[in-house]
Amino acid sequence: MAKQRPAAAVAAATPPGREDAQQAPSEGTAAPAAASAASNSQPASSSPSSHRQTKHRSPNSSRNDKKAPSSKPNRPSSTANPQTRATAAATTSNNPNTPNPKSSSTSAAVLWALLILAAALAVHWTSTGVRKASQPPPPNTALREVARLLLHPEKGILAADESPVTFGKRLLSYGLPNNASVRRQWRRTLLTTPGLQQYISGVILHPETLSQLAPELRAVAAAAVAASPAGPSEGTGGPDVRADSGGGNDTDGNSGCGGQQQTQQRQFLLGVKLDEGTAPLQPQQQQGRAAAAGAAAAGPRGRGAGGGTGAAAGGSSRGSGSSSSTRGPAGGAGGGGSGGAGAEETYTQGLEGLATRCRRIRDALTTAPPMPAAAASPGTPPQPSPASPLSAGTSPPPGSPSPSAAAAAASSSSSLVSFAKWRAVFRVGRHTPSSAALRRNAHDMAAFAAVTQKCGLLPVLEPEVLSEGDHDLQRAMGATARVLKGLFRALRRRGDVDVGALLLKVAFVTPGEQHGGHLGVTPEQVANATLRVLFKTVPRVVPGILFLSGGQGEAAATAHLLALGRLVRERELAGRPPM
Ligand SMILES: O=P(O)(O)OC[C@H]1O[C@](O)(COP(=O)(O)O)[C@@H](O)[C@@H]1O
Repeated sequence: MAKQRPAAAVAAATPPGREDAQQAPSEGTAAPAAASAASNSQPASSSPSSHRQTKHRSPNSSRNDKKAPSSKPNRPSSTANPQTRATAAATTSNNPNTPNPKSSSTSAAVLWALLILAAALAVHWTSTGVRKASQPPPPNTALREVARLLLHPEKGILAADESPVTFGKRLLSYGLPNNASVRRQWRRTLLTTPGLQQYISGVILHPETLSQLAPELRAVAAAAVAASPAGPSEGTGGPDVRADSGGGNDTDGNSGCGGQQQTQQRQFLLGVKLDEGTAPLQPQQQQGRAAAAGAAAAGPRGRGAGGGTGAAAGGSSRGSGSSSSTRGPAGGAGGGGSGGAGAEETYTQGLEGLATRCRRIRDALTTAPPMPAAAASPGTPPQPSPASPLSAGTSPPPGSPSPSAAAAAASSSSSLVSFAKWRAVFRVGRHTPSSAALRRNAHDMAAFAAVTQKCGLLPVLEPEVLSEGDHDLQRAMGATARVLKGLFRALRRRGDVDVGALLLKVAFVTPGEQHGGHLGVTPEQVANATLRVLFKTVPRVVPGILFLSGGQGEAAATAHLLALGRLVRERELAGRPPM
């Protein structure tokens, strides 16, 4: 089964030795726009960032800071008023014991300016969340539990969320038409594979699957739970997922009593891709550049899965658009380079209306049939399941329960959808990833994480650095590091995301395809480069990291995973930190 699908090569790895620390590691690589702004402006030392400012302050400015107050040691508070200060200077100018009025008024002006600057910065930091960053939100135990179940050490995650365009290419190679019915049958075959839950801890679904295969998905989830000798638990997404266990609050994913282990082995979680594909970051600029370069037809990239258009072939082997991945049917790389319109940078669509979509997805598939709007009041018996509420629309149908009522209904009927995925795409080029692309995608991924956590789904963040391009391994490492630093900085700045309740899904760090790709280096080199970057950039509180295949065949992806595992284990055995 897995052999049929390169996407099944996604696997989970939990970096060992990670302790719970909300702090990100060093801030070195990515261009810290706000940090450098702060260091330039040198706020008062009572600010929350005084340490960082001290580090960045120039010797001159530091001298000035000290000078201003000392030249006026007994300055009365009234000198804060410029009017009063001017008067005082004028009336004392004839007294030889008084300080030079010119220099005192200059010092006062400098002090006054610094005070205003400090106040302005304090307001700015509060509003941009820098202050909040020092107060991470409380741990979201329910979602951390979902993460732990997904990170089963002997299982992987099946990515069955390819967009219809990507899917079409696979179907084409088998001479099958690309329509909803065929896609449904294909995915039905995957999802009803006997014993799937022994090897797969979760499946990422395309939204269309939720409505196409609702009965099958319910059956799979029910079978997974019912098959557990420990008996059924209350759904897969809630905090009571291990209610039948006596395992306490261990969080290592490997321990616990027998019954609990059995339950975990049988658990099977469902997630849904919630982004809507990519679009050019700066359409005008990008198109202009492409046209100037004589780029011919635009590839199929750039239109969202929601839009579902643009089926033209060609382009890169691994597109940036949800509708544009052109990975070969057997998992091999497709053709094409990375020039022309294909080299444009993108952002990911789908933030608009996300909260509503998130609730709909969450409530679309529950252990109990969802209550129609009219039955949302307490005491009304559950009604037969209505047609799936999933659609590309962004507002709830008229008469839908309020978000809080829906949340209450969802928690009582236990949503079978536990997590949601968002993919952002980054290109490595001479000038990319640009800081605009880094900032925009990091900001949007962080916003996605906040919305999904609030909605009760575990966010899976997939910042994919594409392998197309002519970059070497070193540049791939640098680009990945910048992407991840930017992402975690954006998450910290929001202040409302529990970074311990999300999963990261990244590509292996390899040279670009035009530089030999992963074939030009050994699996050990790939593992070493990947691990180095991850341990430098990912906060220890992140519970685990998944790896996408990024167009690599199953053999290569598996070799890289094995090499990663070996490397981590070797270092552990040697008593060294993983990196
Ligand atoms: O068709 P899309 O939306 O571009 O996505 C293609 C695939 O890329 C992924 O995001 C990563 O997949 P791989 O692990 O196969 O690289 C999948 O989840 C998705 O099916």
